[in-house]
Amino acid sequence: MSESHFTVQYGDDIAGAAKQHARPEKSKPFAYGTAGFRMNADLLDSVTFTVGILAALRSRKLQGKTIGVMITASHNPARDNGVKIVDPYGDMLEQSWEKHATELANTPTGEIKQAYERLAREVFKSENREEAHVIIARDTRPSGKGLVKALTDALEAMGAKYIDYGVLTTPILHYLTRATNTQNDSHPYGEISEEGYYKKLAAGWKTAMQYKKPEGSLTVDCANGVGADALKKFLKYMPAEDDESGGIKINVVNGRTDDPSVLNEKAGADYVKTGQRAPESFDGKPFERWCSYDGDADRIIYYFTETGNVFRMLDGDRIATLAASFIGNIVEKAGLADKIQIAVVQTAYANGASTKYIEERLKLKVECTPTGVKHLHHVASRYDIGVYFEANGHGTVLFSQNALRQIRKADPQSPAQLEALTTLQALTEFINQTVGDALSDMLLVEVILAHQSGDGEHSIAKWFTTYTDLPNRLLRVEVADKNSFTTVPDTAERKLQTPEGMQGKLDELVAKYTSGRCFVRASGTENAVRVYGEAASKHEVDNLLQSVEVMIERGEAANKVAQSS
Ligand SMILES: CC(=O)N[C@H]1[C@@H](OP(=O)(O)O)O[C@H](CO)[C@@H](O)[C@@H]1O
Ligand SMILES: [Mg+2]
Repeated sequence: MSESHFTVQYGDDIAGAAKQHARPEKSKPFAYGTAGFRMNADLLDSVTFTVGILAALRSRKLQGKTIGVMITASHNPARDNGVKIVDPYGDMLEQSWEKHATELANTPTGEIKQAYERLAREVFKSENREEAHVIIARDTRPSGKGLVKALTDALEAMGAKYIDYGVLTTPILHYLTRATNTQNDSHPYGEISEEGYYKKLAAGWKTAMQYKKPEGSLTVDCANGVGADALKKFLKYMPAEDDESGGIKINVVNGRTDDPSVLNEKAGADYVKTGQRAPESFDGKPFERWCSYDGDADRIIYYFTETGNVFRMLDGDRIATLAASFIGNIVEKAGLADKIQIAVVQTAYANGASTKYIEERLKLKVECTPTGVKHLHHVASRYDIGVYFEANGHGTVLFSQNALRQIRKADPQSPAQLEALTTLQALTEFINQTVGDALSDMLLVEVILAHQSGDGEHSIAKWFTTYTDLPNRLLRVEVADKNSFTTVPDTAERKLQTPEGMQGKLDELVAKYTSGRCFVRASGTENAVRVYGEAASKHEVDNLLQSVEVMIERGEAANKVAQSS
């Protein structure tokens, strides 16, 4: 740590303000995890206060750029909440700062001022008098309002300027953060308002859907969360339902944002994906398109039923393959295939059949990263076009400066080339460049399906048949200490380092199954380990996962005996 002794500006009132948001004495250590801090809302007051301190510090460190703070616990039950920091261009807080967030959150209340000053000296290196700017939003949880108070008390004590945008989806807050910080650039991201976001998405949609009309209707399950408000407002900017050019009928279900207790209850993207079933209120007819958002509208899962009530789900892997195949196609049609390199980024949870399809059929590069969108986003941004999705439906498509330049300067030589370029340009407009976004991803899927429809087959059924998923299962196993499960670096969490010897046993079990694949890792958001497995048949997956669960439980039992003797 730096020993410099310059005066730390601001923060004189922190000690007093912190007392209003005291850290509970016996709380377990807090950690800034995969998606910020997330836990039972009753424990979050002091943590959110410290996030306010850090957000102001980060803004000053970045010459007064605007930092976003989102208060949400996404797909968790209504009693939970969470808080995360958004960096100036709308991406997640830079990883090297996560430890600062953790350290401040765990500082006893009486020592906050000293901890802040120590940290300020470490990160500033010299005196800093920048103005700090922070913008805030929250989802529909009842605890959100009180947590915003904790946050703004810290911002006021830090002398930071802030705007509280109230209840918004997570992706809209990311949009606003980027729009604010690019307003003076040659290509500003968009108008700095919630309406600006809707207008940008609707304009891109209209361009991409010239002369196209989607087949049938789409029903959106909004998990009784903030996505419902956003979708209803957004629809006012869309063409009329019966418009031959881009008109679409969208039904909103589970849109009760007035009763926050039903948030994510038997509905939403996580309920559908983890249970591989429709939301409880589902009443779709065969081949009708449905999709589910999660509680803060940054994830999306599609589904439909076939005749005979067979449930078919199209998750993040499917959205990634659909997007990569469509975009690959129009890049080629636009005559840009040799100038724009496309890659798909997945995690180890991606179904093996999707990876094989991308590599062998689409002939595109696939990268595998550790769990958590921040890792995928980072890798995707290295490519001209980076398509990234977690299997749970969280992801987007990133366009690099080079890709945007190539698209802008291309000179179409035929009507087909012009159409491809126009569609591509429109995609760059409405696909959220900051983070996964259910609303924007929904438009992407709908544009693609509309472009691919018209041969008499249901476009969603055709999408489902592009490849067959390997039967798979995800298990959650409670263990005494999830931290005893570590993975080998640079294996994207696919190989265990500890407990010692466990990976060898796992390999032996997997080898017994056709197309078997299985890995174990500690969850970053819950106190448990996750086991993911695939094999040629459902029966084999069940057997494989059961034997892995037994292996973990035996390991736990042996550990217990060793510790008590
Ligand atoms: C298997 C799985 O779905 N894991 C989820 C879950 O992370 P874990 O670290 O596995 O708890 O929550 C993350 C944050 O929402 C999400 O990014 C991730 O995909
Ligand atoms: Mg979410």
